[in-house]
Amino acid sequence: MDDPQRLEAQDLACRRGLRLVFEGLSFALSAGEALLLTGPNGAGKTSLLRLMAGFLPAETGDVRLLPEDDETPFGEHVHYIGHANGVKASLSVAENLRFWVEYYGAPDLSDDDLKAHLARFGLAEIASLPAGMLSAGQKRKLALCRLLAAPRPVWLLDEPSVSLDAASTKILAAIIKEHLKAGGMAIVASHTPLSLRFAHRLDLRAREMA
Ligand SMILES: Nc1ncnc2c1ncn2[C@@H]1O[C@H](COP(=O)(O)OP(=O)(O)OP(=O)(O)O)[C@@H](O)[C@H]1O
Repeated sequence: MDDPQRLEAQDLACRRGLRLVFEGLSFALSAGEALLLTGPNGAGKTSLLRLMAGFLPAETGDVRLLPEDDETPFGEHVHYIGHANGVKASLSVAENLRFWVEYYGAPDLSDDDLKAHLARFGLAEIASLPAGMLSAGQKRKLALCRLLAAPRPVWLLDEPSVSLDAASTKILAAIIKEHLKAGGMAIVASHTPLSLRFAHRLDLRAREMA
């Protein structure tokens, strides 16, 4: 059996413009654990998630998934769902999801599997609708379907429940729980409570200009 995975972040610092947003951040997650990232507006939650996803350079430090795999860069183990949904208006709901499955290099999905993932968020009935016609909450749900359609061990979720109604927020929590139960990991920045057991919390306090 494969060793369980573990994520280690060591001595992370991030600079945005002139400001050192955070420094000296270290934390670790074991397989099946989630971390709740909190802090006031501007504290650096998005910056930390984007840094971990490889979209921002680290001033110091690094993030590793252990046991290390020389062939796969850390970013390819990660799902990053940020503020932008990455939904293309002219493609249908199903075509959007297929685009992302291909982009992530995940195994191709049958039409039935694709619909089953869309169905988790109630989008299967509108699979052929142009995504530009979706409501804000439906676009968010389509973005979140990527988590299901392309399996990756580390989920970085920035305010994932934005625009979701109460029932959809419960579905999101259930999906994250299933991911953790299967040995995945999640780091979630959220101002709204999610009914999830977080093994760790990291509070990023606003820092002065440095
Ligand atoms: N492109 C940029 N250039 C310079 N500074 C930036 C840039 N993007 C963000 N910042 C600054 O970095 C700091 C951290 O921003 P970040 O978006 O990470 O905070 P956050 O904790 O996610 O906030 P919120 O809760 O409002 O989403 C803020 O002071 C912000 O102004």
